[in-house]
Amino acid sequence: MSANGTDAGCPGGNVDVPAGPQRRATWVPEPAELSDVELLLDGAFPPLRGFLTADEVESVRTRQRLTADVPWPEPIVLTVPQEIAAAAEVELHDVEGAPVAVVRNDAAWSDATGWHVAGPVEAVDEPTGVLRRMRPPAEQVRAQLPAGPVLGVLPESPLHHRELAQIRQLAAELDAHVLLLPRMTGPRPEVLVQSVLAAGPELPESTTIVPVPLVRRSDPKRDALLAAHVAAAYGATHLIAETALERAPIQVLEPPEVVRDQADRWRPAAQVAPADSRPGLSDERLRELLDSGEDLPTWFTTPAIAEQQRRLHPPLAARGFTVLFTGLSGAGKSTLARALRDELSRHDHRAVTLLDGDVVRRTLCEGLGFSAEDRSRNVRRIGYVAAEITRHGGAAICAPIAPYHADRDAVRRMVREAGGFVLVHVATPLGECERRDRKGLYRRARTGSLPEFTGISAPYEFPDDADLVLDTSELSQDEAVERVVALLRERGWVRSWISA
Ligand SMILES: Nc1ncnc2c1ncn2[C@@H]1O[C@H](COP(=O)(O)OS(=O)(=O)O)[C@@H](OP(=O)(O)O)[C@H]1O
Ligand SMILES: Nc1ncnc2c1ncn2[C@@H]1O[C@H](COP(=O)(O)OP(=O)(O)O)[C@@H](O)[C@H]1O
Repeated sequence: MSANGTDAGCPGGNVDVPAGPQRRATWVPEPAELSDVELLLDGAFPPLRGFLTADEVESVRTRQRLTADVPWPEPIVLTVPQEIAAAAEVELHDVEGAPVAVVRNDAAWSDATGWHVAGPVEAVDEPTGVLRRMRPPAEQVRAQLPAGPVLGVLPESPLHHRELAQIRQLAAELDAHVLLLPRMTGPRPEVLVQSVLAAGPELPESTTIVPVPLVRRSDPKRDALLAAHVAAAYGATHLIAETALERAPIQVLEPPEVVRDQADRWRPAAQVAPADSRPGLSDERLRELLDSGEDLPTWFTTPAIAEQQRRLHPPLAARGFTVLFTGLSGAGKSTLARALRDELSRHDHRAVTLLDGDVVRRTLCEGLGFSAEDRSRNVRRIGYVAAEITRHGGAAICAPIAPYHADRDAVRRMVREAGGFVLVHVATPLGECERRDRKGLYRRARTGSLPEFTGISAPYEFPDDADLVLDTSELSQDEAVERVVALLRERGWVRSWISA
């Protein structure tokens, strides 16, 4: 079963009622929660064996300790709907519907963020997941490490010459084995792991690499502390981290300062006279080089690592983008969307897809009406398709009314994971839209024969986060399209533009 739900009737919503042992619900957690499930199953969160109870969470939040007085930095919780929280056991499935684990739901609880199941987690099958074969349980990794100091590193982005020199220097100082635990976060975790593997020739011979699905926590200190606990679980005795940490379970070391010398080698800062050091690459310059597709300097990284870095961050010209026009009926969204499609089709190399309201409502969103829920579904489905088009390097131009901020925001989030996103508010005043009334809809809305009409009897939430605002009562069609194109050029999405 891939859908979320219970298979033993409706629980009635009261988790205080003891649930029968036969009661098992199924649930597909958020990807970040599934990552925590994997870490629990792998023994990477000791002493935790499952999701925390309300008391444990309170204790962690107030004292950074579990109730048994063991230090623990971050609540590990699973949020579910109330009816799922009422089940005695919850079978957790991945997004493809494959069962991953079962939570024995001993003590469900709720707070302002929703309902949570609490109890030990057990695997139901052979573990699956990205790069699973590279990820033995923590205990096994620990057992195979050599005796002596172990320097843990949990990179979230590719390691280049500078970071590699820092690792080598600290490992040499400590005479330590290196334990690299790349954090499998971001849209392409497998590529990050490959970038770390590509650094192999630059790493000390005594290095172990085990990817961990540890997603980033919002608080940087707690995130770093949790990383230290995970590193300790896999056998690290020391950890390199930018953040200074108190109460870490292992010794935390700041990355040592290394500089690039005149011969383009990265060396300890103390060994290079200031006049002999050369500047490195700022994060901003690195992004510019990646966006433009230019080569990364060989003093910055190796060709093999650069190749993986470029896969993580392809040039803008090779990535897709979405333009979402929003505005009242008659504002000019379809007219501008069509004109933009024609411009892009003539001048840009990407395949262009127009997701216009009318066509979408006859196909992808057939059967949906104009209630708030249906509009929300309509806009989010458009967003899903636009994100897929974007992911595959195309240009998607969408022109729904999209009256709700939350839905536009959801589209933005989906698309941003895949490429560029531009929100264009076609802000033609209601009076002008009504004067145009090409389809006679405003007249019908005013007389009441067309209910729930945007701007008249249904809301339009004006965006305060638009990248561009165009009033077509003041701008000609050509001027309006030119402004969109100018913005796409400014952002680097569209490069060559031969004027017509
Ligand atoms: N009640 C009501 N409210 C608004 N619009 C209505 C309604 N009923 C039909 N229409 C016609 O449907 C078009 C809007 O559909 P969208 O998919 O763009 O709307 S939404 O984003 O889901 O709100 C819209 O097209 P445009 O004029 O191109 O915007 C209308 O022609
Ligand atoms: N500067 C302009 N830009 C876009 N449309 C304009 C402009 N001036 C007048 N119009 C007219 O306004 C109407 C807008 O309709 P449409 O593009 O279907 O709007 P929407 O898709 O927002 O409902 C069209 O008839 C179009 O010719």
